[in-house]
Amino acid sequence: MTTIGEIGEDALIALFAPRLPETDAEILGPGDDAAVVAVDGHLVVSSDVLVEGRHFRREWSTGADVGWRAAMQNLADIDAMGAVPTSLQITLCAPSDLDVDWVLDFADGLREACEPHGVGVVGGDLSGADQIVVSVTVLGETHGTEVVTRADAHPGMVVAVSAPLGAAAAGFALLDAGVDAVPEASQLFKRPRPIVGAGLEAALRGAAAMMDISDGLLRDAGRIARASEVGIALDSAAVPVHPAATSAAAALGVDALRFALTGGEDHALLAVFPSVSSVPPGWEVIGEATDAFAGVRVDGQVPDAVGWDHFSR
Ligand SMILES: Nc1ncnc2c1ncn2[C@@H]1O[C@H](COP(=O)(O)OP(=O)(O)OP(=O)(O)O)[C@@H](O)[C@H]1O
Ligand SMILES: Cc1ncc(C[n+]2csc(CCOP(=O)(O)O)c2C)c(N)n1
Ligand SMILES: [Mg+2]
Repeated sequence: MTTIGEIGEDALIALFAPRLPETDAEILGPGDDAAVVAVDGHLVVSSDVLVEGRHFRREWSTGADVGWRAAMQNLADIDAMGAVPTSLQITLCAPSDLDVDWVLDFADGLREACEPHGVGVVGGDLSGADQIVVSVTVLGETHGTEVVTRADAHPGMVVAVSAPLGAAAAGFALLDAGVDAVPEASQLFKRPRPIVGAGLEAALRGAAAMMDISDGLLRDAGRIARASEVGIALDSAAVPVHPAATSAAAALGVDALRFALTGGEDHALLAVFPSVSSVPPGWEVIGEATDAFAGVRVDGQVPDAVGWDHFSR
């Protein structure tokens, strides 16, 4: 093994940069003080960080898995605005004893996730650190539609999700318990597979409010409720539970619905539509926006757990 400390920063960039995905939007890519990216419509920008030990463990995830996830969760944030991602800036902080191959594998994961969507890495930064930290900034653009915020849901509208939930949380629970029972769930934790483009389709069909689910359906629904000043009433029986979450829950002897309600990290979309007829095919209606109360209720009750909070555990 060769460590990044042995080859140094410039040699690492020289190996890393050629493996990164490219985008047609790139006017000037890695190698200068800043990148230059062409933008149609409005520029839509978001950042997300992955911290070793908090978002991933090296014994569970390969460099490629971490690269995939870093890209996907950022693509999902732009999709959740009803916009189209074009490019990423990648900042990698790592200990000097990290294997160069981990970093090259990380680049390969970024490329695998980005290439199908025409998204490129246009630049970034490197630093030393005690553990691996990956910070991604994603740039996107609007394509002829207004962005869909969290703030425009109204009472009477319908609440829907773009895909079955709970697989990532179930995979995390399996890995954490050391139970190798449902490889599909563990894989979906390491490499979530949101459908990039579902958000633009929802926007084109008139979605009023939307976000990707990263911290758990209930916590994230609460964010739409707060931003839009509505209540959200969910029907637990209507929430689609991913089959891998159901299998993992059976293996672990826990409730699969809890993975779907509070798990997060699937990066499926939660959106509020004016009516059932505007909900895109493949989505599931799970409730409605109300004005009867603030916050989220499940089957009429205030839930006892809602999802992830970085600072309260
Ligand atoms: N350090 C910060 N400075 C300025 N704004 C911030 C900061 N951290 C978060 N925000 C803003 O707060 C909002 C919520 O941030 P958060 O990271 O929870 O985004 P998210 O999309 O809900 O979650 P995820 O990171 O899982 O995608 C975002 O609009 C974000 O830009
Ligand atoms: C090693 C390890 N421990 C715990 C978790 C669970 N976890 C971490 S962050 C998060 C919510 C989304 O965060 P963010 O909003 O920062 O994207 C969840 C559910 C994990 N993924 N890895
Ligand atoms: Mg988000």
